[in-house]
Amino acid sequence: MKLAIVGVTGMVGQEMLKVLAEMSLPITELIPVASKNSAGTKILFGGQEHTVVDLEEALNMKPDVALFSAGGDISLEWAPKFAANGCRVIDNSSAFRMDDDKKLIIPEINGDDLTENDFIIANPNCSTVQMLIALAPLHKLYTIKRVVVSTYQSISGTGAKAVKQMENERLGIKGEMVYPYAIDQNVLPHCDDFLENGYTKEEMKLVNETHKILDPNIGVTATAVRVPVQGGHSEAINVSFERDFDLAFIRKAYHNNPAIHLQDNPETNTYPMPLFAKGRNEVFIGRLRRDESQENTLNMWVVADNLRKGAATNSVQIVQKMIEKKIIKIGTF
Ligand SMILES: NC(=O)C1=CN([C@@H]2O[C@H](COP(=O)(O)OP(=O)(O)OC[C@H]3O[C@@H](n4cnc5c(N)ncnc54)[C@H](OP(=O)(O)O)[C@@H]3O)[C@@H](O)[C@H]2O)C=CC1
Ligand SMILES: N[C@@H](CC(=O)OP(=O)(O)O)C(=O)O
Repeated sequence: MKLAIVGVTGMVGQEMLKVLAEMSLPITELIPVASKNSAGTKILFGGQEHTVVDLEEALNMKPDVALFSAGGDISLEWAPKFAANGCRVIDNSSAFRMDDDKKLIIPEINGDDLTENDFIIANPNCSTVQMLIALAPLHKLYTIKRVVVSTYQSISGTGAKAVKQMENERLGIKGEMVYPYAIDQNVLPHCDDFLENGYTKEEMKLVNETHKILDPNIGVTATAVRVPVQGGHSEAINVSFERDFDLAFIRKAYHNNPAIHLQDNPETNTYPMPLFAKGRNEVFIGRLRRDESQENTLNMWVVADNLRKGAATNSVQIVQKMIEKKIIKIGTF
């Protein structure tokens, strides 16, 4: 399998290299792709140096699979060209997520929907992925009516420039600002652009992507907040069900779910934190407790490495699922 990573020098692209190495996908040729500025530089993968190429050159190399994480505009222009070449594109940007003819996939939830006809597959927003990994098993058990979510999103979600901004602030250096305010020693109730309805795009992704992936009948309302944490998104989720639930049963279901790492013991101060989630593929869940103000309602705290399950890991798992379903046929390349 000839695999291209578009945006290989970025935060997500670099994590993709690590995840691909760990999951040992059957890659016969790696095509690292970035902007013309990076073309010709080398990256290390599988103990070998690989030369970074630009998009035009990558397209001519006819990859079988391409993982895109270079922003929505690049995806809109180039993903269809790669797909027209017979390449399976897994796109990390928001460009195609809400297109009716494109699937939005979290393999553990709706990976079985993938078919031979899917050439551009959208990877959901990072905050949506970790929330739905936590909620999907509960929806099956008790039918979710409404979700109130507040996110605490790390700066790596904004990309390399945001990490630089915080570093500069900590060192007292004046540099490029990607946020409208300082992020160090601060909290911004602002992730992505504001919309006419007063919500941000990030907040509406949590609403709309939940409807597309899980169920359009679930009421979702969100507040997305940027915090001065380098990596790892956290979420406080309040979820109401049609039926009453059994907390012990939920704990057991989470404990037995390989996509989830349950960390829930107040007696030992055991709860999920970005510190524990770093470099891990699972979604960490804890602080499970009944909402005493409302019937059939549960509170929880959910943390994940946003560059992993929210982006790189989920993309690679989509490729794995397509191999498993023989949509990508190994050995025929
Ligand atoms: N699923 C999700 O929720 C997430 C999705 N993303 C998506 O991934 C994208 C990248 O995020 P991130 O890695 O954090 O961003 P970075 O800013 O760290 O990296 C951007 C990458 O895009 C490459 N790039 C920029 N312009 C071009 C071009 N013209 N041709 C080819 N490559 C180009 C850059 O290459 P160079 O180094 O040469 O400039 C770099 O490799 C985001 O814009 C978003 O769309 C990101 C995080 C989470
Ligand atoms: N918006 C996410 C990262 C991202 O790039 O999301 P999207 O792919 O939905 O634009 C964050 O800020 O943490």
